[in-house]
Amino acid sequence: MIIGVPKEIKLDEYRVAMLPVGVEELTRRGHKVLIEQGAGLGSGLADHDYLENGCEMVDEAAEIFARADMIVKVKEPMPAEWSLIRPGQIVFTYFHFAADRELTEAILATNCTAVAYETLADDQGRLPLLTPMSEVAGRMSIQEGAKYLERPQMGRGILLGGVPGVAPAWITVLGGGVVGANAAKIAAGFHANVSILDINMDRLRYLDDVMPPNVDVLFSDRHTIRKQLERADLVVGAVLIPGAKAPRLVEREDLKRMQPGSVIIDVAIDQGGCIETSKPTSHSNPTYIVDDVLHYCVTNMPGAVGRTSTYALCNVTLPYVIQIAQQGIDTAAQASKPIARAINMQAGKVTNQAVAETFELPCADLFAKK
Ligand SMILES: NC(=O)C1=CN([C@@H]2O[C@H](COP(=O)(O)OP(=O)(O)OC[C@H]3O[C@@H](n4cnc5c(N)ncnc54)[C@H](O)[C@@H]3O)[C@@H](O)[C@H]2O)C=CC1
Ligand SMILES: CC(=O)C(=O)O
Ligand SMILES: [Mg+2]
Repeated sequence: MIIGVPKEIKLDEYRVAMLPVGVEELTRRGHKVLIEQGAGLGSGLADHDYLENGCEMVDEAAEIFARADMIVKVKEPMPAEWSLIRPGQIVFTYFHFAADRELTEAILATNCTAVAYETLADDQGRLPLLTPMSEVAGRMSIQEGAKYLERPQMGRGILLGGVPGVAPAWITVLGGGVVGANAAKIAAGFHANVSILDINMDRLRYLDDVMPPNVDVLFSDRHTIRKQLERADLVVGAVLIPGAKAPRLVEREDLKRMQPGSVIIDVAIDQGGCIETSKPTSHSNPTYIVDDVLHYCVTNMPGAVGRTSTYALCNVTLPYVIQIAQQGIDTAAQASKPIARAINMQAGKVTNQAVAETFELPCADLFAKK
């Protein structure tokens, strides 16, 4: 198979979808890997690192899309890439379709096979290709929150950990999955007062066992969330229903309960966000203020720490890239339920139930006779 890795073109995206070891492993198995010149530079990976491992370096993304059987990317295809995708081509990347109707319609129209990292689920419901980036974003949410609580950044002027004689910050984490647990752990390390909320009782019991004493584990309902907002200096949005639009947990009117200068970091923005007033932002222009509350809604948080994130992402994607390259997508999907669950679209049809429901589109059976 020919596997193509274009340079990421989303604003401030410094990750790349393959490490030199990926080139080595794929070429060793007889595949050809095309890497766009400069694709790894944002993550500190030089062209020669890839060339030494047997890739073909290509000048233009258009050539990669024209030649590759499978495109391996990090972020959803940008409009400039949509017309380059070919019918039947496998595109393996984050898509987050539920957040973006225009993207959904554009990718459907390409007739490609869209294999989404974020819905590749194992039999326990875990999301192995989302997890490492959620670990990054969860940890980052607290360092970003700490920064934007500083007064020169328009925050309340609060130090997360306080000092002897002055209380630490209150932090509310909505959703206790991977993002939420990582946020809570780092926030607790700063000595902040942390509450983490979820609706999954088994998850709450687990968090109660593993979290330090300065983390309260609470059931997530509207009443408790609104109470939390009254004292929270920092709110982290970290909920997910896989494939679907994020549930909205905070309405615009609820912002009035928050103190001026408090900060919301809505990590769930890539699935549409869990705060009514959230809208996607970029690392270059990450924040805006609504009703005196600072919002940070960057859709590719891990992109800013490309060196860490590229390694964390590629470590987990490579085995699936190899399996799809070895078997082809149809056989790989028959052999691997996680891969089948990752296929969101094929031949112009949506094959993921949550994406179909979001846009009221029919959901096709992946294994229906073609
Ligand atoms: N902005 C960015 O750069 C990044 C965003 N993300 C996003 O962060 C979000 C969270 O991801 P993960 O933590 O990996 O998901 P996860 O599946 O590990 O955790 C989500 C949690 O939300 C909980 N939940 C669902 N509905 C809820 C409700 N009404 N109230 C409280 N909790 C609720 C679930 O029970 C689950 O424990 C996803 O949308 C993911 O794509 C992840 C990485 C980077
Ligand atoms: C998960 C995601 O959206 C990201 O890593 O950018
Ligand atoms: Mg988008």
